[in-house]
Amino acid sequence: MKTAYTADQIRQAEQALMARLPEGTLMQRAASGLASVCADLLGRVYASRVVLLVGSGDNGGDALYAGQRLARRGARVEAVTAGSKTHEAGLRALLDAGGRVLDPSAAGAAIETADLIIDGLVGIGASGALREPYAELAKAVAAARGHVVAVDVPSGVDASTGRVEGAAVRARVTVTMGAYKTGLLVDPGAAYAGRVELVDIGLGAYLPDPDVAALTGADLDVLLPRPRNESDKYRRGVVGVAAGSDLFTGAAVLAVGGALRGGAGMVRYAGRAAPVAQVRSHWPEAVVTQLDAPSIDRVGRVQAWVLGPGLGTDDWAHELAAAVLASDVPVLIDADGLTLVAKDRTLLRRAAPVLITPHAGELSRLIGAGRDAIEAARLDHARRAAAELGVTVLLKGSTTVVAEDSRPVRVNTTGTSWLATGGTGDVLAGLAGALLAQGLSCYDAASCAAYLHGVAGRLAADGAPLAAGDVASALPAAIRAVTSTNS
Ligand SMILES: NC(=O)C1=CN([C@@H]2O[C@H](COP(=O)(O)OP(=O)(O)OC[C@H]3O[C@@H](n4cnc5c(N)ncnc54)[C@H](OP(=O)(O)O)[C@@H]3O)[C@@H](O)[C@H]2O)[C@@H](O)CC1
Ligand SMILES: Nc1ncnc2c1ncn2[C@@H]1O[C@H](COP(=O)(O)OP(=O)(O)O)[C@@H](O)[C@H]1O
Ligand SMILES: [K+]
Repeated sequence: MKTAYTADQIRQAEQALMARLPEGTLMQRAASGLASVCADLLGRVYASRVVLLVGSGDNGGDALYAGQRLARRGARVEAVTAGSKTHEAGLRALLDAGGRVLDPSAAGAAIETADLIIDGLVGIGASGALREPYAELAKAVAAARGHVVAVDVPSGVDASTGRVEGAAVRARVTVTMGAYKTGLLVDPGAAYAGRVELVDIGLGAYLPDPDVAALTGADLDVLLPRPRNESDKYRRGVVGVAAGSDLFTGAAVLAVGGALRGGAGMVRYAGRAAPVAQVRSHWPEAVVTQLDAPSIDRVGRVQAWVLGPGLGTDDWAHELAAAVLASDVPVLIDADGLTLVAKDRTLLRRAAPVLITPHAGELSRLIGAGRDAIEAARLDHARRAAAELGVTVLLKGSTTVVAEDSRPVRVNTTGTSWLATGGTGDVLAGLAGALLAQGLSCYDAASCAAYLHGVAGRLAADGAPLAAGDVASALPAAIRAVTSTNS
């Protein structure tokens, strides 16, 4: 599990650790790790041209001491000082090693042509949008031809939330100190961070419970259910899919596809005539019930339901949603199911668990917040929705996040923007439903599904456009990639 922390959490841990160490130790550890990542990127340090962007705080101090180390190895290091003050000892160290301070008027040209730019403008001490001249420097970095390395967090990205309010440095690599910051894992911040390298400065023992967590392949290997000798199709879990309509038949096909590839023992599909015909012809493996009334009485027992993709929002769909939600098993609600719930909250009054899988637009209808506001602050809104609605929330988008009351938000780091194409959400719903049917909690099913969906998206795309069906087809390879045994 990769864990991440807010700026306040990091600061408190740092203070506890600093109290036990000689002054300056942590900054030297940070600068040493930073310089070594920079040297690797440069390949040949001697005679390389390095520009340091130095703010008024300790983030600038890290950059100056790393600059000192590179200057000692023969790099030509120039510092652009942006603040009203500069870390004094760090600046002296740089100058003693042969570095120099650049006149601000020369900063733009130097940034553009340097082999490496180190962004030490602001770190966890920043508040609000970058002020001038910081913002201007961050914009100038966009024209840089060399490597851009951010110290701790890219300046302009809020370390605690990933929010970006104005100009921000777009880094190729972010070298972060002691522990991941939440803003490095959640968009829009994550998109500015590039590859994140963690430098161990000894903070581990002082860190509290994390603010957010991201599953790794090893976690999936532990969490994903596997069939055992005594397994049969019923014991492995049966998932019901209530999706599709005369207008949207494809959503039913894709959701069933995701469910079939998600490891359930059996998939039961229930719907109207047109999607039934499509599901039958695409998936002979599914057990299909054509509904002549909006009821699940004839469908047979399931361990979890997927409700909503392409279902429509008419009275018939509402009645079917009510019937599914009246069952005593976990229900995943997606797409049109969410529109129905937004109109009629009483549908959510049930004892068994509910997992909702909205994108920002769907969540905005559920909690009355603007779509843009949700995208800018995904964590806050997912947390709020989980608390207000009393459900587990998987908020889809460029960074998918999973929130449940009183638990660290799980953020997914495997996604790819190739997934931004119609129907991939239906596959995700089917997959997560299959994991619920196999006994995973909403929290684990949602976060494992997001992980596998992202990996499958990458495998299916492989640098070229994908169709949603390809994601379902790539799910077995994604599962194989994270599970070490096939038993
Ligand atoms: N603590 C430790 O043990 C270790 C810490 N380490 C490092 O220290 C970093 C934290 O250092 P920090 O606390 O000095 O804050 P930091 O991020 O450099 O900048 C804060 C200053 O910036 C300014 N400023 C604020 N907002 C602004 C804005 N919007 N636009 C423009 N300016 C703005 C404001 O100054 P002002 O100009 O307002 O006087 C404020 O004082 C951390 O990220 C890591 O890199 C590592 O060495 C490991 C050990
Ligand atoms: N920019 C992006 N980067 C990564 N994943 C994305 C991006 N945009 C969308 N996705 C993913 O693609 C899927 C789209 O789902 P959804 O919006 O429900 O579409 P549909 O309803 O057409 O299936 C979600 O899993 C979402 O997280
Ligand atoms: K920075």
